[in-house]
Amino acid sequence: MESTLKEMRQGASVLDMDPKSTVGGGVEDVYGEDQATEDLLITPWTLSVASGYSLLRDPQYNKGLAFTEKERDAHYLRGLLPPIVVSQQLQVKKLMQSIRNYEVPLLKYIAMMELQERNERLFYKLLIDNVEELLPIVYTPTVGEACQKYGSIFKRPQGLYISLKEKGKILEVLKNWPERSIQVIVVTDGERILGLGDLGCQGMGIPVGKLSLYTALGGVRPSSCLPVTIDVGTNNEQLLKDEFYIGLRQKRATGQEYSELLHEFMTAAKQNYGEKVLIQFEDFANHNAFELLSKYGTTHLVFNDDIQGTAAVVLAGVVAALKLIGGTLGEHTFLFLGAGEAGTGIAELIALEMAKQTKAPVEETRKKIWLVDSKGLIVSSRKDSLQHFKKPWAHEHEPVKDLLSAVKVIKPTVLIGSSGVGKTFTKEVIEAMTSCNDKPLILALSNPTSQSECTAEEAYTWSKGRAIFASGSPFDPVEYNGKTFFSGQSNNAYIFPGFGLGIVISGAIRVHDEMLLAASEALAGQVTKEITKKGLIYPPLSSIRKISAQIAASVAAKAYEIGVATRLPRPENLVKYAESCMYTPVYRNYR
Ligand SMILES: NC(=O)C1=CN([C@@H]2O[C@H](COP(=O)(O)OP(=O)(O)OC[C@H]3O[C@@H](n4cnc5c(N)ncnc54)[C@H](OP(=O)(O)O)[C@@H]3O)[C@@H](O)[C@H]2O)C=CC1
Ligand SMILES: CC(=O)C(=O)O
Ligand SMILES: [Mg+2]
Repeated sequence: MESTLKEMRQGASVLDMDPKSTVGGGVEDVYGEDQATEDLLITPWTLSVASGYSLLRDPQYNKGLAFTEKERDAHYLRGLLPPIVVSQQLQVKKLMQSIRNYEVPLLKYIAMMELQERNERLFYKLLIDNVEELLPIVYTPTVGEACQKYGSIFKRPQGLYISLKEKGKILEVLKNWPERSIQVIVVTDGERILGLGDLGCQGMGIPVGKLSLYTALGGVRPSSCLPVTIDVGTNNEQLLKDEFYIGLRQKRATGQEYSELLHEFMTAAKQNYGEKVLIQFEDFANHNAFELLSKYGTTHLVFNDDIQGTAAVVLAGVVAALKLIGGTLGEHTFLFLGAGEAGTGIAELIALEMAKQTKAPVEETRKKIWLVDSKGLIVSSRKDSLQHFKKPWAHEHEPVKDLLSAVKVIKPTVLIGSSGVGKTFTKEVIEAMTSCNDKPLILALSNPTSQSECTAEEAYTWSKGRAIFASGSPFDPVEYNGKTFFSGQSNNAYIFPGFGLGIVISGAIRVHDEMLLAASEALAGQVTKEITKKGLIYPPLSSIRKISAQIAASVAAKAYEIGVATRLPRPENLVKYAESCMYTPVYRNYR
């Protein structure tokens, strides 16, 4: 007690940290032993935080008007707040009202970012309680516009910027970050931000947004998450000329200079946070993404969301869609527009799952999958000029120059857009899909909405209501012929939060394809008959935390099974364990 008072006189408050309490404390107890132990001052349940004015300015601990009378007395807050005390629920109601008053999505985004910087728990409470409404704001499509305008809307840095200027000093830079027990890093170099191209340093909006989802959707606590942007310059002329651009004003470094900086980062991250830190690569251009994944896949715990996360979510959607379109996975024929990270990543996981189901070699199952890139159908006669990740898809066929011709000759049952180019599923393409299928499965994955291969309305109208449709960015329900069509969101946001949680709770040290298949299967398993009856192939995002716990449990179970899990003993009920580990944004009590 004496030392409590001493700390308080020194300007510290004491936060209730009863490890038996499930309200908001659970995740700290499970995840943050190191941090928590270092911060413990008196008893195992207390943690020192700022008090008075500083407490109100500390987003991790600030509760605004929700500080109780007792807390206001104990923590030198009297007079610093208006007299009223309100509940967190009322704060949520008020903020949702004010966010809804903004018509422009970017203003809603800015309001959410300001909230995150002011009162972190309230930000997550808002996001979790209103996930379907707010996901399009903090994530695609609005995050894309936010990145494009990041230089102008930028107020406070929300992650770590590592530029060529920091070469040789990256370990020191990591130590400047206020949190020490980091469990998930999302890193980008900004070269392929959604389908918007090279946004350089302004790509920071993506790691920040993805990590907000790690917490809101997957329950990984915010202080364990680190957004990183590696700035090696940009080839975006417009940004280079923009006086408000926040990144290095130079062309992108490539070759040795690029790989040395990346290598220094990868080494420093492992040295500083240990081998169990999950490093998620996000929105790198494909000429670096595949190489980074294979280079660090055997030495670090790495995951490429665009290649692997997307693959798992699309496979799950396709498997769920079989209830609507019929047949087994192996009986279907797939055609992709776009043969980059997303396209070839998805294609490979589908081929692996087909091979698993049919016991055929993967070289055989790949033959059911065709890809079109900017030069036409990928066929063996083009093999020499093909990038390595396209080569497995170069089947024997005469050249086909465009998507429409490819649909006509291949007659796919499933059409997947992963080109980053909007409006490429034309009326003719959708009609061709409809003429060879009773229920064509059409996935327009490209983000943000402006880059979607087609809209939901186009898919339903042009297919005369027969398409089963999902897209990377959300679309409103569509009225067609007196019927309402609901389309789902085929986005890796369904996978990476639960996948990451599964890694963290099992202490997995490597990512294996089997873990991706387990995640995908767990997601598909959440798609009930009630859901598919509505024409949907994904479960509602409103139940995403429950879904994430299921995915986490399956990923963890697989990690234990294949021997890459290090957290022992293995919890018996992994779903319950995953749920108990999830961060909840309910305010904690200060005494
Ligand atoms: N829904 C989701 O969860 C996800 C969506 N995405 C989205 O997918 C899109 C692509 O991402 P990613 O795969 O990483 O990008 P890549 O740059 O790796 O791949 C793009 C591919 O599209 C091809 N392409 C480009 N323009 C055309 C065109 N006009 N006609 C035919 N093919 C074309 C490219 O051809 P070439 O090789 O010849 O240049 C390349 O093969 C982005 O919009 C991204 O936002 C990505 C990840 C997840
Ligand atoms: C969703 C995502 O990761 C992308 O569009 O890049
Ligand atoms: Mg991405």
